[in-house]
Amino acid sequence: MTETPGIVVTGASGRMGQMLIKTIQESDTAHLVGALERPGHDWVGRDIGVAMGGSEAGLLVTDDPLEVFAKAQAVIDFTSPDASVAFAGLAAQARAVHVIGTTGFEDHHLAVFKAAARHATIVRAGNMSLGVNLLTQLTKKVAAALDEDFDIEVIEAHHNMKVDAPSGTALMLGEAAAEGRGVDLKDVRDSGRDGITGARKRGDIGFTAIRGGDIVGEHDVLFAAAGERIVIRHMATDRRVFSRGALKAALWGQGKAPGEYDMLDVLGL
Ligand SMILES: NC(=O)C1=CN([C@@H]2O[C@H](COP(=O)(O)OP(=O)(O)OC[C@H]3O[C@@H](n4cnc5c(N)ncnc54)[C@H](O)[C@@H]3O)[C@@H](O)[C@H]2O)C=CC1
Ligand SMILES: O=C(O)C1=N[C@H](C(=O)O)C[C@H](O)C1
Repeated sequence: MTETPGIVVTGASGRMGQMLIKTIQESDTAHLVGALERPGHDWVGRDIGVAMGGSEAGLLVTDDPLEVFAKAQAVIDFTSPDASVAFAGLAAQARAVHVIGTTGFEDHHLAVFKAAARHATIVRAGNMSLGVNLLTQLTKKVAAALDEDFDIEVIEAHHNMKVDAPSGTALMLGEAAAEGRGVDLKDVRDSGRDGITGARKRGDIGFTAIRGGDIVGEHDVLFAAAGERIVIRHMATDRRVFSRGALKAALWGQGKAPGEYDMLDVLGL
């Protein structure tokens, strides 16, 4: 019998790390070969099943990426921008597909992924759910159909522990709207209004970030004109939509040529 691909989950104790581990353990298409946490984390050295509050899984959490990546066919990584950049080189060395869900990247981080993807298979997306990726396509279509009489605003809401804004998803939606309009988001992005901002500039794409409680992730794309408004909305109520998407990406990436892919490639959208 052929063995299923072995997966390492980085950031194992995190909100997404734990959801990913459950999703892999429940799956019959992949198996968990490693759970990684940052050095000094109190889960390092503990059994992952017990640390998650369940029964023994027979796998100890490690802080040594080299050792676990060597056993893996894929690394699923929802951590921090600097950690994901470090893992890109190590996953490439291990010839493991690197699925990156982390958000909050700056241009210098993205340049590292671009370079790594010359030799490695990377699947990266600010949102791994089917619903959001479909929403990006709808956003692009609606933006292409409407002119600048319609002001575009992306409004997102997340839990109070989220550290980056606008969310990775909001930026994906903003990029899709800009693409539909045939402009570069860098030229029209308007984030973080505060104080006497002046009237809204025609053609800008605005971003608003709400943070509170345990909101999993909600995104609206608003097209507002004189006399009418269109709102396209996605609401995630369960992190499984992200972990299932990430696992799908890890499996899809097996045997793919080196390159930087996204969830539109994985989902065929
Ligand atoms: N693309 C998507 O579909 C989604 C992306 N995210 C993104 O995933 C990231 C993580 O989100 P959460 O799980 O909510 O955060 P979290 O803070 O609960 O978890 C992050 C984990 O990464 C660990 N970590 C940090 N540096 C590390 C290192 N060098 N080595 C190993 N582990 C390390 C932390 O100790 C922590 O346990 C964020 O950037 C978030 O925006 C979250 C949900 C869905
Ligand atoms: O941090 C989160 O929680 C989420 N992050 C992603 C983002 O930045 O868009 C995806 C999802 O909305 C949850």
